[in-house]
Amino acid sequence: MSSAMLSVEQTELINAVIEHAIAGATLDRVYAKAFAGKRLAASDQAVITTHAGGLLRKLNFYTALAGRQLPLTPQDIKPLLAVYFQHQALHSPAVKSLLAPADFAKRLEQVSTDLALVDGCPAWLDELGQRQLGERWPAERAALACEPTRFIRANLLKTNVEKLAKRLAKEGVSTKAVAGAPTALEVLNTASLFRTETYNDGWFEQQDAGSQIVAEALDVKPGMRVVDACAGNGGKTLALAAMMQGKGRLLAMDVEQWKLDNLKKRAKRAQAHNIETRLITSSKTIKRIALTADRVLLDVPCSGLGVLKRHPDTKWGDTESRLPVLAELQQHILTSYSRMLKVDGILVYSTCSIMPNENHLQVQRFLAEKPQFELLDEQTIWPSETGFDGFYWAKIKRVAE
Ligand SMILES: C[S@@+](CC[C@H](N)C(=O)[O-])C[C@H]1O[C@@H](n2cnc3c(N)ncnc32)[C@H](O)[C@@H]1O
Repeated sequence: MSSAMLSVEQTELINAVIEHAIAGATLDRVYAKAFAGKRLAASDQAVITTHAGGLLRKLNFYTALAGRQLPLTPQDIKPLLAVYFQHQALHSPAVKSLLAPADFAKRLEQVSTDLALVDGCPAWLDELGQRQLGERWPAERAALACEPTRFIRANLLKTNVEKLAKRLAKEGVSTKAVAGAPTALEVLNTASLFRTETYNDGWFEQQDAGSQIVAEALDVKPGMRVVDACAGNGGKTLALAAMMQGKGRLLAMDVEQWKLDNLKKRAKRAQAHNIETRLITSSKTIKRIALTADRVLLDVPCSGLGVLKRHPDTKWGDTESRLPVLAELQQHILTSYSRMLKVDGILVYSTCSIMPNENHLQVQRFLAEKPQFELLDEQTIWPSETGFDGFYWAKIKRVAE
């Protein structure tokens, strides 16, 4: 580990991020607030997100190292930063060491005997992971504690991966192709993506490579009638629109109008003109289009336990108690929204979770009750094997009415 010096301003911003995050604010909002009106260089932003994220991903580990306990109070942040800086060999005029080197080494040795703690895993999640994934869990637990890689998706409506990489290089963004995800580029440096002209021109979207693979699994073609029934802000909708080359009908639905409004803005920038949005207000919204779709994507609400690298704040406020409610909603969506599919049509059920009870077991339950559907293929995208976020998709065909 190389030692690095952080400025007072960088350190204070990390402090502010941690303070808001432990008060329960979502990390996206915390960063937006911390960076608002500052015009920070991209490299400064990267320093802050790397270290605030690094600390939050292993909050329980650094809390134990600092001799404190969760939940933290604002008074705990200084000692927490002190042990984080010591552990990561960082220096700042604004951070004083908490422990003498020999005491630090002793505390580190004690704390490191608990491997779940070293991976920043809260007890409820560790028990759940052990139960659901058995021997596989420790590798996934460790992978979910790593810093996330930045991926973008080339907007095939405007460019291709090669042209995109060349144009971004001219704007100081270095990238490389991603094996197994043909529309993806991995971003290799900390350059700001969203200040580039390439971004303003709608040539790419930030999207994890795993998410791109899920969209591809739907196997859409130009001219089809496609429904993305849990479209949210449209990450996968936009990928589908590009694969459809803007031809055919792509209906993006959700229960939240504000998300569909965001989606519309993104679609305009991407020049994805074949997207129509529709708010789901009752079961009638679905029934009206029964048996009409060639393809249906059900990217259902889930625990998000596959994307903890990117959203490390969620695991500290979360518990297992919301999972049964989510499981029922997932099964409900699968059962009632699959009605939109034509005979011979294909649906993809997907989550950003790696837990079988939200994935394979949900699909098995659905198939046991609905003989008119057949499983064609399924995949769990494991963070430990790919370096991507964790996802699951199942490709299901309707074989009878
Ligand atoms: C995993 S997110 C979708 C992410 C999105 N597909 C993307 O790739 O960016 C799940 C979405 O389901 C929506 N949702 C929740 N309950 C729903 C329901 N009953 N019917 C349809 N969508 C629902 C949520 O508002 C949320 O936007």
